[in-house]
Amino acid sequence: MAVHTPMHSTVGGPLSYTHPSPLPPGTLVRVRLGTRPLLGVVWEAPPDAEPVPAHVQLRALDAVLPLPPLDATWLRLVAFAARYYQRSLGEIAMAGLPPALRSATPEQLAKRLQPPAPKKPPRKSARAAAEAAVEPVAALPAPPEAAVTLSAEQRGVVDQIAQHPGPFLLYGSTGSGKTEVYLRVVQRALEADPQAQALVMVPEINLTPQLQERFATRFAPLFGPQSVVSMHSGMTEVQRLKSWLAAHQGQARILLGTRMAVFASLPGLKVIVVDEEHDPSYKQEEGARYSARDLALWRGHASGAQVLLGSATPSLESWHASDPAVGRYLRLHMPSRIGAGALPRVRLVDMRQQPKRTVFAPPLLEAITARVQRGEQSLVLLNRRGFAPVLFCTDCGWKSDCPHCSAHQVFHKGDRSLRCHHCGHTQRVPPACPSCGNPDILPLGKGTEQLEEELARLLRNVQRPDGQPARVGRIDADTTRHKGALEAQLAQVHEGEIDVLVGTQMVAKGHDFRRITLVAAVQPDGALFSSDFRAPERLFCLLMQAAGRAGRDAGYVSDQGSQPEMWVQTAEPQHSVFTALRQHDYPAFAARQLQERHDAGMPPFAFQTLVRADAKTQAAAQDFLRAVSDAARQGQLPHLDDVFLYPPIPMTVQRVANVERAQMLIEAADRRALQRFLHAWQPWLHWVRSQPQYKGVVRWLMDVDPLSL
Ligand SMILES: Nc1ncnc2c1ncn2[C@@H]1O[C@H](COP(=O)(O)OP(=O)(O)OP(=O)(O)O)[C@@H](O)[C@H]1O
Ligand SMILES: [Zn+2]
Repeated sequence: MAVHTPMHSTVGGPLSYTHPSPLPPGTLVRVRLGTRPLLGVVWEAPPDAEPVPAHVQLRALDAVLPLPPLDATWLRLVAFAARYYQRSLGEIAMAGLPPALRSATPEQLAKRLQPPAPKKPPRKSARAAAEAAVEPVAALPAPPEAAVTLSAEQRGVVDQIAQHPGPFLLYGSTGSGKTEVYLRVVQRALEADPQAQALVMVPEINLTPQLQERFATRFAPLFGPQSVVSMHSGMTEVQRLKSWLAAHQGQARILLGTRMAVFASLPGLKVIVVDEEHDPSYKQEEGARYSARDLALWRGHASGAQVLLGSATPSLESWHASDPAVGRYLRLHMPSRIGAGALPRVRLVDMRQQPKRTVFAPPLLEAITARVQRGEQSLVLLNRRGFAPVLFCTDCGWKSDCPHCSAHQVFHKGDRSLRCHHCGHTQRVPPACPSCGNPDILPLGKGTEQLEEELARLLRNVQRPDGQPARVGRIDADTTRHKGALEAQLAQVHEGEIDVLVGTQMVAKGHDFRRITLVAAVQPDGALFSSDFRAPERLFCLLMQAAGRAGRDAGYVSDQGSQPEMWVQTAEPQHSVFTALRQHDYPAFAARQLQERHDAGMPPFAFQTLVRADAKTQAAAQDFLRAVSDAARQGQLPHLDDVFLYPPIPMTVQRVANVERAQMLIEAADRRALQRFLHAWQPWLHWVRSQPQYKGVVRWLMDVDPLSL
């Protein structure tokens, strides 16, 4: 018989192989393409597949992996994602499987496999069944769920989720206890069915070791120490394979992971949680550019699993979909903080009233000082790492431009380097201006490294209640490069060893800090002038999330006699982003943004796709885009009248690593029309690219539902 397997990303459709006995779709196999041994997945033959002509000699499969086949929903998910994001089946299938599986032989796999979970456990309660399978239960503390009494809002939400199929958007304030809701919803699903599995997605798992721990502490006593596994890019290939196998075979009941986990094999999937659903990290920005949140919704629908999205600052897409007048998701609301804690009071500092080059306005510095003296912690947010974004020469105006990109090299003082954050090009700081020899080259602008240094200087005479000098720390991509560094630094903050933490967006979201009572955004204005229509949404969300790190422990705040505060230094204090922030009024902000988008015909009221072209010259990249645009018109593609093709333009950062980049936006009011158009257009892009003037000169990619323009 013929086996159709789409294992190779550049080959269009499935390939055919023979095997002595029929194999069900989803079976994992090893095959050979030319001389290359590869992993393959048995696929259903497409309905329009031509029978293999008699004279064609098919090759035999090399081996069948000793694993249960991937289930039908997984195969459909992969097929849907490939179609929707305009990628090949093989590429998505391989992206959805753990890399270690690609090279694993049946023998190696057999060694890894643990005995599968009992298929039909005796009719005991689910908990008893799960406990029976695990020995050390007695040694573990009693299930801690009894220790937490749900707030009235949490209870209300949990009850609604029990009575409705979903999908849900849980709109809950920062510190309203959304995690506890996730835990209850997951627990109920797993107790109701001993085969049930839950997928819990977080934007960046290494940013939330706390969440992992909470799930493990709660569920290990109930479902066994192996019941919670995780999946994210910080794991080794072997660890990922282990998690994948545990989920695939049903031993793992809860999979906690980043966007890649949306493709995990979970035959018993009954509930999907997408925490911080607004977070841009759910969008894969390389290769197959999928949105894990959107795929989670599709997967939930396809597999009959309940989907719960959660956020204090939902994406405008989800907010709109949960508008009762639209009604695609059920919106659930938890407005109050746990323990009746207050959201921080927002204080705007008008920087136009401050001397030029002020980094910390005096009242902000006083507020931070007072908190250090009372033993409270402060968080200073600046979304730019390094010491200064650029060095410049006071004489000739030379700037530290990257030789390979249309961007400045950032000055890092720690190792006295200039580093391009786009291509990674790194060099030593020159002793004098490379252009005119002037030894006076100065940093321009501020990064987190400089803020840390400056704060340490400003607070050098300030003491904590224990008489120790104030301690300033920093967390950003530079301080957390090494494995375990982030966890160690967060632990320092939680243990109170740091009084003032300087950080990027990395520390602004998700963390349950207990003793931070002040958060300050020192230079947020840059985002107000971006050309990307999503920039205000992103800024508002970042600031709301950052504000949400202050005053999370109502008991601590009142014991201290303190008041949580969020400070914002801005030259645009009247901007609607800040006025809405001041009221903590997400709905008002969202309503205004949605109205604007509606009037301008932008997402979520329209659907977009970007086509990007990379070439040696900007002209070649744009030429290619014009040619494919013309091809769409000449080819009279379906729905040509329903889609709008914008002219090609250079990308904001036009050149990266000596490659010129151009993009072209395609927009349509109707998602299906856009999809049909793209599908018909795809072969034309390949065809134009194969023409002599573009072959080897231009690379292109398509980004469906792009998140940044
Ligand atoms: N019912 C409860 N009783 C007591 N404490 C609770 C309860 N529910 C949650 N908490 C605690 O409240 C704090 C905030 O909860 P959680 O971290 O889940 O907030 P969140 O809604 O996810 O906030 P954010 O959006 O800021 O991440 C946590 O320390 C949590 O342990
Ligand atoms: Zn560069």
